[in-house]
Amino acid sequence: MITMLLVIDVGNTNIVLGVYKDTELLDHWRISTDRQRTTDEYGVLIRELFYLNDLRADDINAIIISSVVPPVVPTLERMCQRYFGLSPLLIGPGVKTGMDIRYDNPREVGADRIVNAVAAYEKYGGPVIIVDFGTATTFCAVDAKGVYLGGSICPGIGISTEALVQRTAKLPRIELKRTDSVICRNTIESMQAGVFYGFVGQVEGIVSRMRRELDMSARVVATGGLAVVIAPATKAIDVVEPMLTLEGLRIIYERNR
Ligand SMILES: Nc1ncnc2c1ncn2[C@@H]1O[C@H](COP(=O)(O)OP(=O)(O)OP(=O)(O)O)[C@@H](O)[C@H]1O
Ligand SMILES: CC(C)(CO)[C@@H](O)C(=O)NCCC(=O)O
Ligand SMILES: [K+]
Repeated sequence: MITMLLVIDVGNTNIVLGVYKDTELLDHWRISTDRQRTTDEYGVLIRELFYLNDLRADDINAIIISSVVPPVVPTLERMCQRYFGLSPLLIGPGVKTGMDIRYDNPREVGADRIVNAVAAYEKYGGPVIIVDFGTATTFCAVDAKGVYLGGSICPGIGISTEALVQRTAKLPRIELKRTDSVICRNTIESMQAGVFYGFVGQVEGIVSRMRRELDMSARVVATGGLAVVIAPATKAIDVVEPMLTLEGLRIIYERNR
């Protein structure tokens, strides 16, 4: 039987949804994470996205969810029951990820980080470093045997820039953009240079330290909304995989079916 799998990745800023027909990603969508949104509001929204893409709720025969925003989970679980007639598999204790987690308390690691690590190790093997540019920028290290060793968590590009704008009187909102120089002659370009090259430097700094602790030959895989903006500016990132979290969800579903 063909599996039609709905994968849902709940981040602090966005919920990314995808539909897999076996291993093929048919479509994917990004909606904002809103704790106030009700079961029915999520249901209607998802139904509408399906409709616009010629998909039907009845076509779906399994759902898997990864969330780093606990209050949204019960709402989405009810949505799955009511609009798909399915109980979703939720990434958490009891789910087989196939990955040994060396965190002091494995339950503490964000589900998105584990899902990313599973996908990156499956596709590239280890040692591998995963960088996710989301609400937070996370770095995770997986060794040659596929053990999740841990990593670093930094304030994300979006929220850092927001703080800079909010806590100053004269600094405007800017578009994240690469500048030609870091010696800039107006406010907007000065901020763009600082934000862009500051975060490029952060990636280079943390990746180089992580390589020294892990393995100098580790491959670096980047994902998250802003990966495609940062990656072209640095040799520290080997490959961008925009759908890494969705792929990881599909792989983990396979391991638990
Ligand atoms: N072009 C841009 N310039 C500045 N900030 C941006 C830009 N695009 C996105 N952001 C901000 O960067 C942050 C991360 O956005 P992104 O779309 O990467 O989130 P995400 O990968 O869905 O994160 P999460 O999984 O944590 O929800 C958000 O706070 C967003 O507002
Ligand atoms: C770091 C974030 C916010 C990134 O989405 C998420 O993975 C999370 O809430 N993690 C929990 C803390 C940890 O991973 O150690
Ligand atoms: K994400």
